Amino acid sequence: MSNPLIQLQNVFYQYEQTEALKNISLKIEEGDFLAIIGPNGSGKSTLLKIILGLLKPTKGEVLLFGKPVPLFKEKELIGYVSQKSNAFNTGFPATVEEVVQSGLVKKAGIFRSYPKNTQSKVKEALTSVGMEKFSKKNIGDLSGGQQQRVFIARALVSDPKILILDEPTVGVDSKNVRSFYHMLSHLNREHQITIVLVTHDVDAVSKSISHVACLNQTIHFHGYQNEMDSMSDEQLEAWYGHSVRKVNHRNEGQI
Ligand SMILES: Nc1ncnc2c1ncn2[C@@H]1O[C@H](COP(=O)(O)OP(=O)(O)OP(=O)(O)O)[C@@H](O)[C@H]1O
Repeated sequence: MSNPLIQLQNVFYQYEQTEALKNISLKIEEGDFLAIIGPNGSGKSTLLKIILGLLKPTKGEVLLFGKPVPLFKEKELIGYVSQKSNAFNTGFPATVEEVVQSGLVKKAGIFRSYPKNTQSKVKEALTSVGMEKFSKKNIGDLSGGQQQRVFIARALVSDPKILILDEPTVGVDSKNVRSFYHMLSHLNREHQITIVLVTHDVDAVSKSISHVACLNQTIHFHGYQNEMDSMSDEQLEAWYGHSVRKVNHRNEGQI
């Protein structure tokens, strides 16, 4: 088997007062679609920041494409959409295509010499998230869910191999959450993009993902999505911090 795209080896992270992550070992292989789930304050965003190299582990090591993070320079291979991306108000002076094009700034450099195929790359990225019809619209005039799709297109325009998303459905109304995850599933299966996301939508996401990781400071379960049902009540309680009732909802699913 080839190297995992992301590998954490015995990672710890301590904020001044809080031990946020304890002894995390995790491998994410090419083609995985992993959801990281856990209660509030369980370390999910911290774990993403560690993977992205935005925080340095207090102990342990992270490898990206087989290289330790400090030696990994091909940043465009990883697209990141943070929790607060979808915060543009009506009147923000940028069109959807301008926002997506800004995802190429790293490649264009300070003189902004964009590649010749920029327009087709922007169109392709918008098409892959189902937003091509909105390219001339003002970003501030879109709904939260549509803005979030545009931010995913911005992350995709530089052809990343991995897409990392922190609670991407914040601002997406509940009717559109499933179609949002369906779009991510399409990116994973048809465009071979490895996806790692943090979410609270346990039920809505379950049809799209391949793997799940249950986090609460440490990883209590990591495996195929359909194996999660085999977690015992004790394991669930250890993970969630109090007893959890297993419910199989079809149309809701916030944990
Ligand atoms: N900048 C910071 N300084 C100090 N402590 C922090 C900081 N950021 C997070 N923490 C603490 O670290 C722990 C993990 O936080 P983190 O934001 O990673 O959790 P989370 O699972 O993403 O939470 P949520 O689901 O509420 O977004 C929490 O106890 C939090 O209070």
